[in-house]
Amino acid sequence: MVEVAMAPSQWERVGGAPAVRAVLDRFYTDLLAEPRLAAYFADASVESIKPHLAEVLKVVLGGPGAKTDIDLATYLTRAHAQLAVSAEDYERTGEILVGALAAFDVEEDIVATVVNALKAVAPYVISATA
Ligand code: HEM
Repeated sequence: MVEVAMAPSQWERVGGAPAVRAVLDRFYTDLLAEPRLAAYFADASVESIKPHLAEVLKVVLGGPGAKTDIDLATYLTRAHAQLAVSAEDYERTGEILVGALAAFDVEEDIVATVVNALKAVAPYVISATA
């Protein structure tokens, strides 16, 4: 049996599921503290969204057993199509997520991965035309 030393994934370096959970708790607390952003979540259950967002982050950060076959374009477009999220509110949400990562001293290269992912999925989440 040949043992290959694998570099830990960014997901593992963050601290895995419990650490991502802590970041997302912080993220939603900060997000819901801003009335304009909180308004989008009036009819939604944040507690039920969290595990789904954690799964997306697991794909992005290369966590074990991540659902890499997920079609993020279709999934995220469907999840947000009715919300009319503006580009401005999307940008602010991204800032809050990056702020939550910074609060937990997440390393720069991992923050960069998340920032790149935020840029990549923006067209699927933003649907306001104004
Ligand atoms: C930054 C990138 C974003 C990602 C990766 C993301 C991801 C997700 C995911 C995975 C879900 C759950 C879908 C499901 O139920 O399976 C969700 C739902 C939701 N997201 Fe996002 N989201 C993003 C940005 C935003 C923004 C900017 C807003 C509004 C400010 C927003 C508002 C919502 C709301 C209200 C729901 C619940 C929809 C419903 O249950 O009807 N999201 N999001």
